[in-house]
Amino acid sequence: MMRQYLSIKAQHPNILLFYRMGDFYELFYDDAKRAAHLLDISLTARGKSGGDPIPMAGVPYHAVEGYLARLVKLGESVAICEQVGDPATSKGPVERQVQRIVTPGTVTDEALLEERRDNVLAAVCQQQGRYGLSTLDITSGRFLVCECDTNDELLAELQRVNPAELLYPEGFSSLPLIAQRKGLRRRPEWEFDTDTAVSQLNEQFQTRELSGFGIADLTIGLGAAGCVLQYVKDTQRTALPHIRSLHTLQQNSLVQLDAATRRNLELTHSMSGDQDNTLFKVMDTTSTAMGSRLLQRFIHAPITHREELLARQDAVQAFVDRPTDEIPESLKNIGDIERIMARLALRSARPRDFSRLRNAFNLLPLLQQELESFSSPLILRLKKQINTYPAFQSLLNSAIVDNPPVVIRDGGVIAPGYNAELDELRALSQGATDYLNQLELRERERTGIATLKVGYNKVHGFFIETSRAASNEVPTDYIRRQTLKNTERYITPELKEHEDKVLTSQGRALTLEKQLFDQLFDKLLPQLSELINTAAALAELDVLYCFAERATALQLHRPALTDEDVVQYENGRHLVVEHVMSDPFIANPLSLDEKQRMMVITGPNMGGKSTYMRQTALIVLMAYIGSFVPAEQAKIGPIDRIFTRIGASDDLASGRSTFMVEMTETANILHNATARSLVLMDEIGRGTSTYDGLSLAWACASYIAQSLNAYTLFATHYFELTQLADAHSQVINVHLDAVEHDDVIRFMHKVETGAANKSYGLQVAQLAGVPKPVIAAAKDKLRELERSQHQPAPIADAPPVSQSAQLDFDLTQADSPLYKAVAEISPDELSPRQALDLIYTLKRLSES
Ligand SMILES: Nc1ncnc2c1ncn2[C@@H]1O[C@H](COP(=O)(O)OP(=O)(O)OP(=O)(O)O)[C@@H](O)[C@H]1O
Repeated sequence: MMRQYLSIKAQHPNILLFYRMGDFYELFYDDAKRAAHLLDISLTARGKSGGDPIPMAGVPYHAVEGYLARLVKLGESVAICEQVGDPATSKGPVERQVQRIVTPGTVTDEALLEERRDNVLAAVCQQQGRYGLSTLDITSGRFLVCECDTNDELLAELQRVNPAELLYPEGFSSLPLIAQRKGLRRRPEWEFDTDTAVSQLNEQFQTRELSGFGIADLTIGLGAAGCVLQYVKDTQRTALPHIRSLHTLQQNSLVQLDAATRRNLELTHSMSGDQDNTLFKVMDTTSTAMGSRLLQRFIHAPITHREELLARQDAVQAFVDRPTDEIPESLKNIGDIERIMARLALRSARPRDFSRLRNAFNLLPLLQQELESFSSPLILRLKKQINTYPAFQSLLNSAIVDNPPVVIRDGGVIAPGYNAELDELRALSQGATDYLNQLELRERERTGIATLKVGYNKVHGFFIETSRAASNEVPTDYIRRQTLKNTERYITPELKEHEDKVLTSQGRALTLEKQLFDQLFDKLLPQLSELINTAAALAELDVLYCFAERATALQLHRPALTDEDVVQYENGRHLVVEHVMSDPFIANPLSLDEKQRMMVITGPNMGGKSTYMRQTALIVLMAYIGSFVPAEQAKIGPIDRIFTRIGASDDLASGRSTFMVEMTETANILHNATARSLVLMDEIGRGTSTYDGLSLAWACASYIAQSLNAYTLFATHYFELTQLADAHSQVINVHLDAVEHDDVIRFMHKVETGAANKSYGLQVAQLAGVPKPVIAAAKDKLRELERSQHQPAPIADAPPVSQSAQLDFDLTQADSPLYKAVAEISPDELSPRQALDLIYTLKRLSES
């Protein structure tokens, strides 16, 4: 047996092998150790090899799906090896074969997939500093390819797609770019060969050339696409008819978002990695999981195509004007047919997939009726694409029982009345008493034996029974089967034939049922393309209806998309902040146009600067996905990219400090922003010393204002930057205010014109619970600094630093007695008495 195991394992060296033994899947050697660690199952041993026990771990076969789901989530792949031979007839170990390979990027089993998340397989390769990237969602057949010119572009794409599994060639020299991703798989170089890829792809799409897809020039990308296709074929081991085409995302048809921006704006994932408190979460009231997945793709791919955006807006408006419960209700009942289509294509659909499909087919005519009354061209186009399928509807209604079991294995799936032969076999296997009653009557008549009975027992099967006395009168075709005390039992050729039929009918019924089930695939598959289009249209309808529902519920307004150079709105809100707050959100306006390109935003910590900036980016993004926006009278001109430099986080994994991350993101903006980009810069320069930071912030802001002319929101604590407005006419100052009363600070969250005059850093620190002695000491220090009129050396081109500028503690002051005393405080270790003493000491020091 171990020999068999090892030879199968040799064909799947890099993935876990689940080897079926009775009611368990067993793993051996390193696989066993790995699985024991990952799944927290016990590691045992079986037999010995070279004197050492062979490590073994196992999972029960009936619970395998749960374990697979956990492994796939961890990025592991598993080959499932089943017993295919008959244990009764095999000599030696039963024949076994790997029957499926489950990998994170190619799973289609419902149990292993997250319902509301795309599951994407990707491959990346590289040539002369450029990258080819291809992605496939096997559960929808969406197959895309693109090429990236820079590392940042590649990172942005990977961040957008977030593949569950990423294939890369053996010699890939930019490993650090992808090293943090889960589900990495190294593949041989030749799998990325462009020529092989082209012929493979042509074979898959049954085309002679790829030019029709508009991708023929993407030679590096095609290499990646070829690898993806090869991998899916290897793992699925079946035809892939739902993968019908390969497209490229025209990068210039999208508003570009780099990886940092996607993260910073918390579009579909928050900084903590989950989906709570994200734009997606607040916006998602879709009725189907496929709609929810499409919404996420929409959010990550804002489009620039004006007509398409206007069409979406018209559709949303139509639903806003005439809301109806029927559309979301129908969609909810139709459910996630996109993934059913993929399982249909892979012939892995389960009985319940068919019953859900039947349900969907039954609901489509109703939905058509609902949509008929709308005049929006997009809704009508979707209506047409959704279509109805009367033939399939009646096929599945007659073929599948109302509540089919999960699997076809034990039958009970095909409905009575669908197939006469199946009905007969089932009747037979269930005893078919009618036939036996008739036979009994017939035989009584034929033999004249009134006491003749037809019976059945498990040991001897069917029999005709007469009394011993009547046994002389039985016809010659009666063959004696059993003699009892007072009775004789016989069998006749006819009854024997019936018996054979009954005994085999159960097995035959099951075989026939499986055949009929298989034929359903054959009947549906020729129209797979249309069915996939139907699913896509339903998902889009779902998203548009969700936009309309959200527009009403969250008071969103239709933005005007214009050719003018503007980003303007009144009463703008940040949906997510508003969503989590219990206090009312203060709406704010914004106006950037060809004359006013940059806002320098000052104001206290916690004043709302970041919120204001992010809300602007989100409003623009929402407008570019066709949604209504949380602002009134929004007017938004052409935007090519959104950049953000927000928040500071160490990227420890890639060995970059906070400041390094900050500067890398800044460099990216300075290189790539154009006059049509929206740039958000939050507190740049904060990660280094005051003078370096201020100089950098000043220089960056000047460069953006002067050379790039991008729409820019620049939040800062360096009040010096407010003087930029004097030097550049397109820069204006705005600020957020706070009022202080008896040392208590209240934030107004209202954007006002002009610069702020105070930072309120100490008050915010107090609010945050910094111990009182420290705050008191800080206040003293502030007064001292202000008194000493401390002036840093002037920065070239920059205005002098004002007294109220945010400053580092000067190191020359670090040895002052007051500073030392504060530095030595361990607040948690102080008793109340010691704390009071300390305050007196600090007070004394401050006066000395
Ligand atoms: N317009 C608003 N209306 C109501 N509350 C708001 C508004 N803007 C911000 N807030 C509240 O203030 C909090 C802080 O906002 P934000 O992070 O934008 O401040 P900030 O000025 O960027 O602060 P810091 O300078 O410390 O980064 C938010 O979490 C939110 O609770």
